[in-house]
Amino acid sequence: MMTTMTSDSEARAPVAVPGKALLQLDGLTKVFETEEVETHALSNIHLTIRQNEWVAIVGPSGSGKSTLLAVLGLLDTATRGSYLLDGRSVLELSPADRAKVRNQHIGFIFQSFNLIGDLTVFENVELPLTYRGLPAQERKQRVERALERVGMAHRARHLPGQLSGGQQQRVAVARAVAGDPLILLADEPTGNLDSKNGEAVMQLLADLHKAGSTLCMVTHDPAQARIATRTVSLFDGRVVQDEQLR
Ligand SMILES: Nc1ncnc2c1ncn2[C@@H]1O[C@H](COP(=O)(O)OP(=O)(O)OP(=O)(O)O)[C@@H](O)[C@H]1O
Repeated sequence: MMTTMTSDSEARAPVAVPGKALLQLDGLTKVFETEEVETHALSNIHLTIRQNEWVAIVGPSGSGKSTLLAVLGLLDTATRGSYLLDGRSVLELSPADRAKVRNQHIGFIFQSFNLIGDLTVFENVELPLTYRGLPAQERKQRVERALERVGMAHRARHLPGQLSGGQQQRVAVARAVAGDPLILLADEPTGNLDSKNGEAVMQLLADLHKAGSTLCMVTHDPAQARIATRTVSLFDGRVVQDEQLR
């Protein structure tokens, strides 16, 4: 991982530089080619997300929001352009290295929670840490801490099907934060929740942001977008507005 160190104090605490650029897209273009049509899902995107920002990606259906999140999360590659994640160029990584970087540095929160139904809450949160090869004792500590952060430690032995939707999303948030990722990416995190549970999950994200997390979320909800610190609007695969809210 590339870090720039210019003084002794930075050398002692390289991770704590405020406002450091964590994700940098330059001229990023994603074209989907099918037999008959070419779709420019993303066209020439320039976007920098800095440490402790909370970015809301908004835009009409088909404007490229999910594609952008998939590229940022290394779930998909780009057709052209560059992507630096914490200073490291990541688009040309092999699929295996991409998976490793994704596991280590990106936390995902999906609309449909995506928990594994026959694993307990504890095991769901532990799974990405197991893939990473962390020792059992460290995994246990991280899982317990993450479940405490989201208020779900008392449900560690439950199966996802025994929880409400709001509780399942809290577990999914715990899974996303347990590995201490550089950024949390959320695709419509409250899309499957009623308004009360949706508000609770947004409050949880706000707490994580306050504690120092960097977030990027796709949302259709203008009220949610206003809770973020910055709104990036897409239209036809292009950034048409980039507004700093606070
Ligand atoms: N796998 C794919 N193959 C071909 N075209 C695709 C593929 N995925 C997305 N697209 C196209 O890329 C464009 C952007 O899609 P994307 O899903 O990113 O939009 P979105 O803003 O997330 O939409 P929504 O709000 O409806 O989820 C759309 O025109 C879509 O049809």
